[in-house]
Amino acid sequence: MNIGEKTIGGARPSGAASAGSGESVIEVTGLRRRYGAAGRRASAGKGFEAVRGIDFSVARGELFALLGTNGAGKTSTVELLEGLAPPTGGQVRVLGHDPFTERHRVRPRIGMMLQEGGFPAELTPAETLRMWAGCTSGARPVDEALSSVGLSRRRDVRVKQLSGGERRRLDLALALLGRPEVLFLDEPTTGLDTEARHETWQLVRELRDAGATIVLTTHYLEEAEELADRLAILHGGRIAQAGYVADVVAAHPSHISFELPAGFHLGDLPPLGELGVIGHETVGRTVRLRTDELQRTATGVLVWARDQGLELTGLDVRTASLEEAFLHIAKGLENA
Ligand SMILES: Nc1ncnc2c1ncn2[C@@H]1O[C@H](COP(=O)(O)OP(=O)(O)OP(=O)(O)O)[C@@H](O)[C@H]1O
Repeated sequence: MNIGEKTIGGARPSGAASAGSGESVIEVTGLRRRYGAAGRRASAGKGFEAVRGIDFSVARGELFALLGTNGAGKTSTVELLEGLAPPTGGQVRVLGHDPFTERHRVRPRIGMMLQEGGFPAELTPAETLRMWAGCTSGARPVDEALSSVGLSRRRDVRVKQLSGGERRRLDLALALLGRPEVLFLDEPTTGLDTEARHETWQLVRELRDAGATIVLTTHYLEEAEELADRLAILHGGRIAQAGYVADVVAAHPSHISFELPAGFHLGDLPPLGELGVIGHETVGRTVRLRTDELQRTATGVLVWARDQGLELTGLDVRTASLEEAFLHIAKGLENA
């Protein structure tokens, strides 16, 4: 993988550039997108630059997630990958082609699930899919597409009567209609309830297992943690951090918390630095320790408790979640 400002990982033997089969399906180099400036290579300084020179690649069969705060530039980036607009700087290659200037080569091989599908409200899901199938080469049978997203029972209801979650599933069915090699999912589970979200995750996993290359944008960090092989966190149009999910998480501190037993003070613990603690806070009697060496710190605390004959209540030992890592990165950038 090409690297944004900061990349973590490389734990896999093949390195981050070659997750999946190793063949690069998406290549993004120095990508920029400026709004409000005319022309493909608009002059710098005019308009607003939403994407500010990013690099990454996605290997065949890989699921790559783009995360970021509101306005970070996720949709602006994905639209360039989909060939919906030309970049104002840098380069995109999808399946070896420029998705904007060589759209006719790329479009039949990709599926897009946009944030707003915008279906005719009077058609049914079956009619909507049939209409799209007419302009899609090698389209799946309509009933197969409906059943793959769990919409078979709603095939003949008008779109305007579908719930928000059902419309998202119809969006997904349309994106899958042409059996795409590359699938772009822009916030695929927004508006879905928990059960429908889990069903969609299962479907996305099956698509990935069947060999599809998937680019996912999402606000749900749990979704990225569940599905992504690698991810990039965008902030202000730049990649703030990128890498394998486990490595991004592992780069952030773990936590240990417990209730300080009556009659004990923080100073009664062994020196925190010797336990590998890099930060701590106390709220009431709850002590919260941060560490990059979870096993060492946890062992130190537990040995101390045993030697003191203490039973620590409220004991909680955990590695960072992607959510904590994300908040940590966002906070760091705000303070930068
Ligand atoms: N057509 C446009 N004209 C001008 N500015 C735009 C346009 N579209 C997006 N922007 C701006 O570009 C920035 C990035 O927007 P973008 O939609 O790519 O972010 P995002 O990460 O997808 O956000 P969200 O999570 O809110 O969907 C934002 O500041 C947005 O206001």
